Amino acid sequence: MTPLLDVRKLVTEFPVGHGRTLRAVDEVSFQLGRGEVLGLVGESGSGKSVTGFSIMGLVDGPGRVSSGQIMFDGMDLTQANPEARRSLRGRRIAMVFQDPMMTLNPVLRIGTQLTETLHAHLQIGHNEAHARARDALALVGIPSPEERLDAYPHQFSGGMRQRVAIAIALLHQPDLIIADEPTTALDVTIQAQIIAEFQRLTEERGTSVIWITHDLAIASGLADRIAVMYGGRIVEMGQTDDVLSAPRHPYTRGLIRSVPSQNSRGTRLAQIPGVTPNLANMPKGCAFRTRCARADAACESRPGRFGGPQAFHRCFHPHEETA
Ligand SMILES: Nc1ncnc2c1ncn2[C@@H]1O[C@H](COP(=O)(O)OP(=O)(O)OP(=O)(O)O)[C@@H](O)[C@H]1O
Repeated sequence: MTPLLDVRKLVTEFPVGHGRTLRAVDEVSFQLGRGEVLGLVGESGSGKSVTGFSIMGLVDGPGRVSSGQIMFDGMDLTQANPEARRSLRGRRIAMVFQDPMMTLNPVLRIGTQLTETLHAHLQIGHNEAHARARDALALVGIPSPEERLDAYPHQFSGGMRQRVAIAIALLHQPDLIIADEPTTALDVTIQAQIIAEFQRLTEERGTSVIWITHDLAIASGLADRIAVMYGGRIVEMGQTDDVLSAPRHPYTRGLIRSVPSQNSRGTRLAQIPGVTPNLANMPKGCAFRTRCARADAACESRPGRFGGPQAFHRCFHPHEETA
């Protein structure tokens, strides 16, 4: 079966002056099946959000997708006109941001925002839109949804605002939701509740999800597969259990070792030495080689993809043993 999403050698660049560009996304390829949840993980600045924005068609100019294909249900989004892309956004592909105020308008009542989103793609009457908006709030666990339709975003807590943003993303039952660190700003108990609700709702509807996070623990709890980004590239991808139990790329291994676990209590957590490279000035070859204990002269060439489209790593000296 063809995947819902097939990203092929996607490159997204931003000009940085003097005719030079920064490659935030550097030949990223991956596939996502229907109903599949992909965890896109990596440190800050590794290109996760820009990958999401590229798929949404929301890269800020003068940044642009400069090459590659984004096949969504058989259609190449990089070739689609702005009108076609707008019509897909919200209806078939939705995004939830870290800050719910990226979705919500501070001066409009919540009910108005929900019904406007409904009217954008559906020809329905006022009463039906109102009923659907109320049901959407109830679905994401907002108490007294009928009354809350009249409230403004500032009258909600951060967690409740994020629930509303999720309700808006779910309104048109999209095929794909890109969730960009939607719970990072919330405290952990609220975080866990919202993740569980989001999981339940997307599972019920068979929605495909790309969950972007720097937190490997969150990704491992909800993703079927994990893609690890470093320096704008996916350096490893595979089934969540496989990646966690037997990471092949030294960077993935470093990430796993830096996550606190029950076994690591009382011991000092491992850190990945060095700093993330500047994307505007990347080392030649493997981007991780300047921080990698296994690097040698071979790593001055760019590693290809070892493995198939579903599970692969990009390393000349991968780990063979379990973590
Ligand atoms: N609008 C922009 N203009 C210029 N550079 C940008 C823009 N947006 C992102 N970048 C650059 O692209 C790179 C990747 O950023 P991105 O936000 O995708 O990283 P990330 O992995 O999502 O990290 P974070 O979790 O911090 O958002 C960064 O170096 C960033 O500075």
